[in-house]
Order: sequence, then C-alpha cells, then structure tokens
Amino acid sequence: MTELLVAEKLAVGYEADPDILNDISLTVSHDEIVAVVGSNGAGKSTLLKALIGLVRLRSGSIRLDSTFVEGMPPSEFVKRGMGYVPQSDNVFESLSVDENLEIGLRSRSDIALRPRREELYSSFPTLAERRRQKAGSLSGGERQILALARALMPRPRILLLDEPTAGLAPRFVERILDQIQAINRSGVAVLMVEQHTAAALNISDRGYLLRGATSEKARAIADGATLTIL
Ligand SMILES: Nc1ncnc2c1ncn2[C@@H]1O[C@H](COP(=O)(O)OP(=O)(O)OP(=O)(O)O)[C@@H](O)[C@H]1O
Repeated sequence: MTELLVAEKLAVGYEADPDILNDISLTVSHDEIVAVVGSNGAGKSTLLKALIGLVRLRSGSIRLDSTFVEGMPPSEFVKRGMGYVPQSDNVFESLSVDENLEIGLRSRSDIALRPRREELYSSFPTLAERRRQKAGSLSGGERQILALARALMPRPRILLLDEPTAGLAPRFVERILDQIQAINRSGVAVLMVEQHTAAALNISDRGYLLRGATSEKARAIADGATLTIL
C-alpha cells in the first residue's frame, strides 16, 4: 500500500478570517477509497479545495506521488493526476454530454478524445444513451455520473469528490456509491467528503472525522477544524 497523496499539518483560512482548518494531516494510498465525514460547515469543501490548490495553504505541505505540490496552480495538480468534482455546478448545463466530456480533456493533449470518450461510455452506458442531450436536461443522479465521467477523462490517479450524493434520492445515492466503487476498482484512488456518513464509510477503506467550530464566533475562539482518524 503506497501513499499517493500525503497532506501534512495543513492550516487553511479565507482572507483575514481565523483558520477554517488547523493541523490537518491525511493520506490516501493508490488503491484506497477514503472518506472525510463531518457536519455542515465543518470545512469539508475547504479541505478538498486546499488539496487541489484552489484555496491557498497558510502552512503545511501536500505531496502527490512524493512531489511537493503546494503552491502550484490547480492545473498542475490535474496534470499530475488529480481530479476534482465540486459539489455543485460540476457540469455545463447548456452543453451536451459529449461536449462536457470533451471539456474534461482540456488539460491533456496527449489523450485522444474519441477513444477515451467511448471507453467512458462503455463504463457509463446511461451517458452513452444521452450523449447528444444537454447536461441541463439530465436528472440529478445522471448529472453526478456525468461529472464523475468528465473528471475521469484525463485518466486521473486520484479523484477528490465533494459530496457526490448531495441532494440525491436514496436509490441514486446507492447508484453513485456503486459507481465510485467501480471507479476505484479500475485503479483510481478516491478521497470523498460526505454527509451520508454511514453509506460513505461503508464503501470506504478508511475514514476521517472533520470536527470543527461551525460558527464564526466559535472559530475565533477554537482554532479551525481538526481531523480524527476513525
Ligand atoms: N470563500 C469563502 N470565504 C470565506 N469563508 C468561506 C468561504 N468558503 C467557505 N467559507 C467558510 O468556511 C467554513 C467551512 O465551509 P465549507 O464549505 O468548507 O464547509 P463544509 O463542511 O463543506 O460545509 P457543507 O457541508 O455545508 O458543504 C464555513 O464557515 C464557511 O462559511
């Protein structure tokens, strides 16, 4: 079990505000699904954004395959094999399924679009049937599958998923979690933050609990959220 992603002693905050995250360390190995669970506002989205370079670290380090990547732009993280699916606005609604997948390949000119897209259509037949449909016409569950497929286009080695089951009906929650397991079996490590705690931990190899001060006032006194190994 070799470590693919190693974050050490991260401190993260916005502008002049107190730290949202404090002394956060976590690892994800090549073959793992790792879940970070925690209440609303604990800082789960902030953690993923920090791990893909969208939010600057105040201190700490991030290693991807032994290379220190903190301070690099998000495009570098993507080039080095990290994929990210935000919680919302993760597909272009006015574009077709085909076009959304094409955009997923923006960062990699060395992968041929059509064969890669066909590969993903065979993994996600529900998208193949809807390839010419606008993403905005898909159901919530199908959109999440499209967002996953789009992130997979450049062949990432690790996917960061921000609440992939948020707002979905229970039968879709199960379907998305099944897809995440299948993605992992195909050789992609997964780090996901989730509010469906039991379901997420059920499909994960390991979990962390992010425990934080959930109000501005409490955070000013406490010192940002911390991570506990479950
Ligand atoms: N761009 C920002 N500027 C300032 N504060 C922010 C910003 N984004 C998030 N925050 C604050 O950071 C804290 C953590 O938010 P975050 O979205 O990371 O939590 P979360 O655990 O993902 O919550 P949820 O489960 O509701 O998505 C919140 O208090 C939020 O108000």
